[in-house]
Amino acid sequence: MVLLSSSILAADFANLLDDILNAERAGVDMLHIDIMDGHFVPNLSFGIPVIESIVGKSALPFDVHLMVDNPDEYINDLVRLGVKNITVHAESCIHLDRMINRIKESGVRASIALNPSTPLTVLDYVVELCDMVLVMTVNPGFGGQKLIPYTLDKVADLRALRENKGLNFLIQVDGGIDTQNVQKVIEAGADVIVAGTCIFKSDDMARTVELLKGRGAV
Ligand SMILES: O=C(CO)[C@H](O)[C@H](O)COP(=O)(O)O
Ligand SMILES: [Fe+2]
Repeated sequence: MVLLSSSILAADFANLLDDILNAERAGVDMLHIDIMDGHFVPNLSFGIPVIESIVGKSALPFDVHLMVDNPDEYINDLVRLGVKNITVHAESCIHLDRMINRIKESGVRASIALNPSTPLTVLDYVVELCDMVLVMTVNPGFGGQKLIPYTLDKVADLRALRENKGLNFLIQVDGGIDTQNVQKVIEAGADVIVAGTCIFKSDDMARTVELLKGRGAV
């Protein structure tokens, strides 16, 4: 079964809780929470206080995607807030092994994200530790971008790598996914689809979620 994680980056921040509850009612499986620091990526989103304000108000698991230079500064707060998953970028972690172990020892699922140009070889020695690997299908930093086609080859290669190694981490795919291309993304090997703009800017969120979960419209 493919899971759908809705990126609140595209929500209406003036009505954030309403948008989240609408997504929950529409049937999304997770809330994807993009933290950006204006350094690792050229954009700022929101930080811990905003997450704190929605904790306990939605039953959805919180799936945090850290696009920051110093992810270690966020881990304690995210653990305290009870998030389900923390994703760190391989490109931002000098001590990636230590970071993944630290998250897992805190009782939170740990994932590694890769920018479009980052090869899968960075995972060679640590993929066994991962609960999930996030393949970015856009350059991180902004919602509403177009999916970069070659990144789907990476998703397929990651799927093959998982099979060859006999592992069971999830494959999450993030960026530019909509009802037109979701089928291709799933065929490439995604287990968890992230969608922001397509869900929160939709005129009919329930229908869009239904289409995404039913693998899209032709
Ligand atoms: O990590 C991200 C951007 O860096 C977002 O999760 C991603 O872009 C999802 O938004 P959209 O569906 O609008 O592309
Ligand atoms: Fe994201």
